[in-house]
Amino acid sequence: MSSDTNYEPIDFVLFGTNGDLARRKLLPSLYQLEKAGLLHEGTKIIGVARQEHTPESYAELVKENFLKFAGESLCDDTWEKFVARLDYAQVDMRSHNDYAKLSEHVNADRVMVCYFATPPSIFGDICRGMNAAELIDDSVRVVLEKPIGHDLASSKVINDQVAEFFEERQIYRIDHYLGKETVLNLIALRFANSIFATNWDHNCIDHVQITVAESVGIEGRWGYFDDAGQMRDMVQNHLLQILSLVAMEPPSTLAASNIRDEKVKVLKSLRPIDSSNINENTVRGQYSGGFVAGKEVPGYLDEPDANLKSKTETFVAIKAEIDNWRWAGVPFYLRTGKRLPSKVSEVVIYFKRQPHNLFGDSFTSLPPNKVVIRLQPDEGVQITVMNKVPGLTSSGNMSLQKSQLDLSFSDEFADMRIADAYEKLLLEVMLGNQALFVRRDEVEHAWKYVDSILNAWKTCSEGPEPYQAGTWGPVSSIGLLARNNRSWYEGKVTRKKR
Ligand SMILES: NC(=O)C1=CN([C@@H]2O[C@H](COP(=O)(O)OP(=O)(O)OC[C@H]3O[C@@H](n4cnc5c(N)ncnc54)[C@H](OP(=O)(O)O)[C@@H]3O)[C@@H](O)[C@H]2O)C=CC1
Ligand SMILES: O=C1O[C@H](COP(=O)(O)O)[C@@H](O)[C@H](O)[C@H]1O
Repeated sequence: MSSDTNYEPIDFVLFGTNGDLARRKLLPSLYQLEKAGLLHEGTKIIGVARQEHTPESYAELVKENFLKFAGESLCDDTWEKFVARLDYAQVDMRSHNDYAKLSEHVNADRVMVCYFATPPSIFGDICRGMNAAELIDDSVRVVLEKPIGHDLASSKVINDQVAEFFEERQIYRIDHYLGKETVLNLIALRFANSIFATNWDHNCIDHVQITVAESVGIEGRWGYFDDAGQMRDMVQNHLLQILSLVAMEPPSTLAASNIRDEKVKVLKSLRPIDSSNINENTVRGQYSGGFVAGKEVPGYLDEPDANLKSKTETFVAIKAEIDNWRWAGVPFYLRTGKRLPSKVSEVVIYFKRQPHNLFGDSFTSLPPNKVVIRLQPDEGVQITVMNKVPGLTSSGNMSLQKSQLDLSFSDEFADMRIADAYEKLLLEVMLGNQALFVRRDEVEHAWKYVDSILNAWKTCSEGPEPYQAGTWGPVSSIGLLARNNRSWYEGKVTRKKR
């Protein structure tokens, strides 16, 4: 057994097992953990939902969904082991008396991991139901999905409901970006390499760009998305988590409390954006019809079930400032949107220009070094450096050229499968390691920052600016950088064949 299965056997209870998230992501990820030999042999998986199922019909449903969503065929040996772990409990999650039925499927002597893959509005009911059935003790861990709440106040209500029954050390708040290999690699890059560790501050860095662009629209989730918008769906969680990892001070160890302490300090240092500075620091947009990857797509207001008057933003750009010693004067530009030209997530670090140009005519001023950390797809790291063009010209008249030092994960780790974020995070919950999960104070400071922007937007007479699907958002997002003589990185990774 590998050390990664060196944990107690677990009763993994999946509330909302018939929902979109469970079917598309969670059950296929558990299967992949099985395939990798990372599920403890004694671990059981108990799906919970309102539908009636026998263990056999539930297993059939899991299989059907796997084949539909996982993009690969089932391996017979793996499936045989996996199916033997599956069990099902029919529970109406709102009815507290119903939870006694769950007791029959779990073993009080084992660690229970309860994944709440349901809308947050029923987290409180699940806790109360479990309590009524005396299913709660010190060893239970609960996994909560994002977004926790709609704003700071509602997130407090949800967190309080859960905190009535569980200690913070038992609560695992998921932000699936924290399970992505390349997001984790930010920690390795920063703290395992002295060339970065010693240059990572306002003395050397001019600004940072974080882009999480999606080519998809709202994927039939109008009800959820129109209520949330891109700010709550993506900025409050994924983008602010990436920003925290890029900006945090070195934690003294990789222990959960040390990493989380450092991340929360960054979130607390974000300079508030409110009605006094909203226009110069934010841009919001909403897509109209257009073409993405050559295919015609409808505008946001033409999506099925759309409310034609919706002012919900599908694009956000923010100039964020971190008021601390390390980052004084270094803006972090954040940008995320639906129906942009391609799916790409990247962090780009722009270093300061050289103070003086020795190379005269080649460049009036030398271009800055850039580190592009490509989170997805084409995961890797690319560094732009200046090089001399070979040739017999006089040394006083050398020509320079920009070149790329290029580390592609797919080349470097060609034989390794990159695991889905949920696989990583599910394993971490089973191991009982909270480092890759979001602590309550992080959620609350992120909401505080985001609420202030959302409230300021409410006072603006204009709504989101339209942008055509398949473009990089409203023109004003270019202006957000251009007024400081900067522009968004729109480089393309062109890899040399090896
Ligand atoms: N889908 C996704 O890609 C993502 C989802 N999330 C979050 O994950 C969670 C689950 O999402 P998703 O799977 O899309 O949600 P769904 O709307 O598909 O709901 C999941 C399950 O919750 C149960 N449920 C819903 N409403 C009620 C209710 N009023 N009473 C009792 N049970 C109810 C249903 O169980 P039953 O089958 O018994 O009806 C349903 O199958 C949400 O918090 C969402 O925000 C986060 C990131 C991505
Ligand atoms: O949490 C969410 O993330 C997805 C994007 O995730 P990715 O792993 O595909 O980059 C987003 O589409 C969705 O709206 C949001 O809820």
